[in-house]
Amino acid sequence: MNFKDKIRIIPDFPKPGIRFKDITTLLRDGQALRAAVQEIANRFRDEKIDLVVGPEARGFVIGTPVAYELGCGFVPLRKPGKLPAETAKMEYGLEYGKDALEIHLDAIQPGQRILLVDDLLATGGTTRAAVELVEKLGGQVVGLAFLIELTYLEGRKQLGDKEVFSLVQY
Ligand SMILES: O=P(O)(O)OC[C@H]1O[C@H](OP(=O)(O)OP(=O)(O)O)[C@H](O)[C@@H]1O
Ligand SMILES: Nc1ncnc2[nH]cnc12
Repeated sequence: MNFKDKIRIIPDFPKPGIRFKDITTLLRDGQALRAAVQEIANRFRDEKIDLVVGPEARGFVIGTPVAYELGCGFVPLRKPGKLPAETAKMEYGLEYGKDALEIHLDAIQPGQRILLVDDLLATGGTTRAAVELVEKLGGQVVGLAFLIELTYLEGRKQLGDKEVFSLVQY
């Protein structure tokens, strides 16, 4: 499957100079969605993943079906003020701004093997914040998986020697 053919590029969104990778065109194609989810899940099938963790919002769309495919649970990282129980919070920078993510303090048990899933790796700010939240709770991040990696932003450099898997690179 050529996933690049399924992703639409919108110039100057949400700010001038940003070439936005629009995955809605891939998501609405049933065969492409299934193939993408299965390719990510297949890569981590032998890694004894306990939980998939994904950031709001596009990380939910890809992360939850990957968790379903792996037969494990899904933990959401949410934008501030959305999670109802006690949380930990981490702020981070983005390609086009800054934001923060929160996690429920009881979402992960110490030692659990975690796969982080998001649609796209850009600067790595979101993923780094996600890794820090998981590790703060005692989780072990065994892999990071993305549909898309913007290699020119060198997000991998933020992520140390963690295993990074992406389906499509720009
Ligand atoms: O590597 P980074 O520079 O951190 O950028 C990548 C993040 O940016 C996008 O999310 P966004 O915050 O736009 O939120 P959304 O999923 O709610 O659209 C994307 O879904 C990743 O989570
Ligand atoms: N260029 C981009 N396209 C889509 N989502 C993004 N998130 C961060 N940078 C992005």
